[in-house]
Amino acid sequence: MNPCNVCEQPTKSKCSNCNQVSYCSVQHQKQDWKAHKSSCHPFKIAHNELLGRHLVATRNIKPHEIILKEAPLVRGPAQITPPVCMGCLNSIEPEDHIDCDLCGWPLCGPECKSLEEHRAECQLTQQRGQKVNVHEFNGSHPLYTCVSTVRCLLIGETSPEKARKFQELESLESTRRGSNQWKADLASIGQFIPKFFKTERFSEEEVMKAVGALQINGHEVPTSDPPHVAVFYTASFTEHSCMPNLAKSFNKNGHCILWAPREIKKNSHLSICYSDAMWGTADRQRHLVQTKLFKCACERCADVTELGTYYSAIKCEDSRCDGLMLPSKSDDWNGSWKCRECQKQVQRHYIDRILERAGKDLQTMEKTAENGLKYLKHYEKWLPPRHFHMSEVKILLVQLLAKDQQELMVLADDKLALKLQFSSELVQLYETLAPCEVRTLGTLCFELHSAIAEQTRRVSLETSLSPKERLEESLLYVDKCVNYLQYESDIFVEGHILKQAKINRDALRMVMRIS
Ligand SMILES: C[S@@+](CC[C@H](N)C(=O)[O-])C[C@H]1O[C@@H](n2cnc3c(N)ncnc32)[C@H](O)[C@@H]1O
Repeated sequence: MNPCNVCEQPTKSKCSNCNQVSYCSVQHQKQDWKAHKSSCHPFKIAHNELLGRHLVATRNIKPHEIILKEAPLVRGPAQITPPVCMGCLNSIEPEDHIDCDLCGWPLCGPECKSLEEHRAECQLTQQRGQKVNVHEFNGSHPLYTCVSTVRCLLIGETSPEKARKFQELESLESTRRGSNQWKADLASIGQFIPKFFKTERFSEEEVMKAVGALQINGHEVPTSDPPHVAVFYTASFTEHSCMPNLAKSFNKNGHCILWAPREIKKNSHLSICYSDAMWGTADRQRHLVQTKLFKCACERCADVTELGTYYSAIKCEDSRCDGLMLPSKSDDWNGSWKCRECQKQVQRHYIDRILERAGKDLQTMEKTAENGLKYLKHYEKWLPPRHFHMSEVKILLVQLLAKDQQELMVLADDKLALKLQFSSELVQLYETLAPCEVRTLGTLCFELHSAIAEQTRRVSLETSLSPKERLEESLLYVDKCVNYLQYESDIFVEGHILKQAKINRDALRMVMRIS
């Protein structure tokens, strides 16, 4: 028995959404809803030595359930960015923008000037006594490096509550202090702010703590072009996993949506991926150590085979052996590698040479279907079929082999078969390895559904047999597509795919009812 949140009478009943707060009656629950609403989530914030604060599910979470929708605490331009509008954070054209009449920072129009978010740097620049003058529009602009930090430092000017929340966030300042990144940030932000804005208002420690908090908790938000950075208070407590159980989407206002693609059991830790789940383990781990200052020990990182997919493996150096090479010591991706079949060992620079070449060739390749197929043929000597570079090329190919319905209808039979084979392989691969990469999975499911539907149409043209099973499969993948992309806004390509997928799904359901 716990005390009712309103009258303190002992009761067994709890709010069924969060399972955290007790109420003796529906009336008292209703009475308290206004106060309780903002903290009513199906999780609680827990703490342990390894992770610090983290989120734990307080009840079973159903597939597709949104567990958190949150507005940013603070947002601003990325640290490295070309000039953007200080209101909406979209890129600006040299000939098509205005300068704020108070501070000189570029804006795309008067409506962006009145946005509250611009106030911080606007005020600080006015106090400086000299407007800024941005006239270089090509490439990253050094003046923008400090803007998001300035917004964090002045967050209390618009909301003391937001300032209190920002102060609570982890900055890892003492761990970061002295590192190369810290030294670079000290020069470009910590020492730059007092000098440029002619102010002694902020101590070096205060500025560097804000820089750290932004780095540790910041999310890249793709709702502007280029993407901007934002910090979301509650979402900040979500721990990292390379195989997370939550997907992250953004609505058109840049609010963050965390949701569960699959069921999550009560008492499970809730996680998102801080890195790129489509990268191989060595790259993800390097990125996490550099940016978030910890070594990941998740299920995927602990298994060099990456759940049997051999996503980062290289074919054995000995062409007579058909084994695969992986790090000799499972937790050391920088040491020697060994064939799991013949035990032959190679030094790390042999692996680096192959990966560097394969990566560079992929980066510089003109993205055509023909080049993609050539790439696969060439690198099959070194890379197994599900290697991350091969998979990236297959993703490209799935999209390049018929970019729309018209092209799909005239695609040669052998190319259609390839599109179907690659999309099917990739859906299987990423459902194992990265089930919360919903944008990639949703897009692949759409392509697979269309390829199956097209193949069914061709077979039925030739044989006029009823292709019920193929239609069922096509429906299965278009249903999956809708599920994966259900929270994607129509400002993104994936939002448009979602719209088309819903139309196709309804049409397929209709056809199947008739046949
Ligand atoms: C965005 S914060 C998460 C909240 C943080 N634990 C706190 O107490 O405020 C990110 C930091 O949490 C820690 N962290 C998150 N996930 C982790 C994981 N899987 N393993 C180890 N540390 C992790 C790391 O220190 C990381 O830099």
